[in-house]
Amino acid sequence: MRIACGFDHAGVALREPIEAALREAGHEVVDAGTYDDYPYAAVAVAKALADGAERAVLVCGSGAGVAVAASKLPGIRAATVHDTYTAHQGVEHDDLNVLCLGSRVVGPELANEIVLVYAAASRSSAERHARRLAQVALIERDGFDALPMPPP
Ligand SMILES: O=C(CO)[C@H](O)[C@H](O)[C@H](O)COP(=O)(O)O
Repeated sequence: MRIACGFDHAGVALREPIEAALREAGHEVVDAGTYDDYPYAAVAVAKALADGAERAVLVCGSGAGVAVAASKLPGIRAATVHDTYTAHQGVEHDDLNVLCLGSRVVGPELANEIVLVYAAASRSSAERHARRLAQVALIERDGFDALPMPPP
């Protein structure tokens, strides 16, 4: 799988271990660069996805800044993930195309496990997940009023 990786000045601490782990597992790594300010890293991996990368990993200090920035970009489904359960379920259920990590939260061993589990996961074919993803896409396209709300 082709995976883009981007980092800010804090996240760069995980650059070598994550990229090496992905390459050792047989993935093609597209290094989208390292930037002082995390929004640039988010835009760089979004461009790499638009250019054919299948998934992406973004790393900042907490994993929050990159997730916030990436989530503003069209077609991006990003989440901060610091455990292996979310790493695979996020793909299976939510078709997560950007995994966000915090280098000040997890060390290289756990980060590597997380990205490898993420890269190996496959999207579920269950109808309910497809339905919810279509709802997410509608919200992205049309905003607040896109979904006719069910009664509370
Ligand atoms: O972790 C982050 C916020 O959630 C950011 O992406 C940055 O990595 C962090 O803010 C950097 O902090 P610094 O004090 O400028 O090193």
